Amino acid sequence: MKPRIQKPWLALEIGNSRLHWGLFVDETLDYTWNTDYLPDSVIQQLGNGQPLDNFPAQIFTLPSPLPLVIASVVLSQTALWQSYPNVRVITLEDVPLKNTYPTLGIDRALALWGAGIKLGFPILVIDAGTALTFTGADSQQNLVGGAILPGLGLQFATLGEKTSQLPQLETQNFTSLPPRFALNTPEAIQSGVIYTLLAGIKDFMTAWWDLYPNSKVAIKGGDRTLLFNYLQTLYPELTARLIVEPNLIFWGIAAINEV
Ligand SMILES: Nc1ncnc2c1ncn2[C@@H]1O[C@H](COP(=O)(O)OP(=O)(O)O)[C@@H](O)[C@H]1O
Ligand SMILES: CC(C)(COP(=O)(O)O)[C@@H](O)C(=O)NCCC(=O)O
Ligand SMILES: [K+]
Repeated sequence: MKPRIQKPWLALEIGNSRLHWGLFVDETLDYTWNTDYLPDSVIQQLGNGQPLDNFPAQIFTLPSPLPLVIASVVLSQTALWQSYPNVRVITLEDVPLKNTYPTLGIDRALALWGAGIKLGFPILVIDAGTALTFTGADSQQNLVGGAILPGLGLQFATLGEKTSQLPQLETQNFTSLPPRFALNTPEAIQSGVIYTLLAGIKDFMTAWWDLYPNSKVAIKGGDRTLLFNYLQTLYPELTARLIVEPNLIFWGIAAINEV
């Protein structure tokens, strides 16, 4: 039997805050990492196989240019990456999900598809990214629909930017839940944003389970761990049924790139 040549390739999810990278070998996701947006010159370097900071060194031992598969919700970023020598941009038409609407975010469609393929339909995906989104599909792989609201970081950023007296809070500094009825400004902001967001997530999960009892709910995105930990403290019975999985979009990309 001829030895099968393994094909490495890169998946890139372009979100509204940063880039999310996955190194695949055939259908297997080997390694993931995040970077900031990259300037044109660095995109050229990557295309030429030149080593880059913040990239795993193993990539630059592989034949370049590595095939690159992109899912992007940021048009200006998609445009920049068109100069990469071996690129495929995934669009909504590539995702076999039914009952979609034309402006549905490709990140939402792919995360939902990846989650459904691996964990089973019906499924609800919560993406705790720049925006926080809920996206659900039924047992027939139809989009049921969803909701979009400002994500955790964006809620704090907006309060800091659009008011005169409120400070800019950084979620990296958060540890445990704030007091519900706070007696200082930073904790009052935390209380308002966090308890309202958690109650909202609980409400959407409960409403989903009213429609599709026993179905799975998965959470992804940069704020997934913080939110999961908070939810666990407040609503432990809810988190027992919540799957934390950062790679749902990569699962979706892998499923589609095989076809
Ligand atoms: N190193 C980090 N850089 C940026 N955001 C981060 C980081 N770690 C956690 N976050 C949180 O992740 C959220 C953004 O989620 P992410 O899934 O990375 O965004 P997107 O996919 O929209 O680019 C922000 O609200 C922020 O609080
Ligand atoms: C809702 C989003 C901004 C989320 O983006 P993200 O926070 O992951 O960067 C993105 O999925 C998007 O631009 N959606 C288009 C509108 C829609 O899905 O209905
Ligand atoms: K996202």
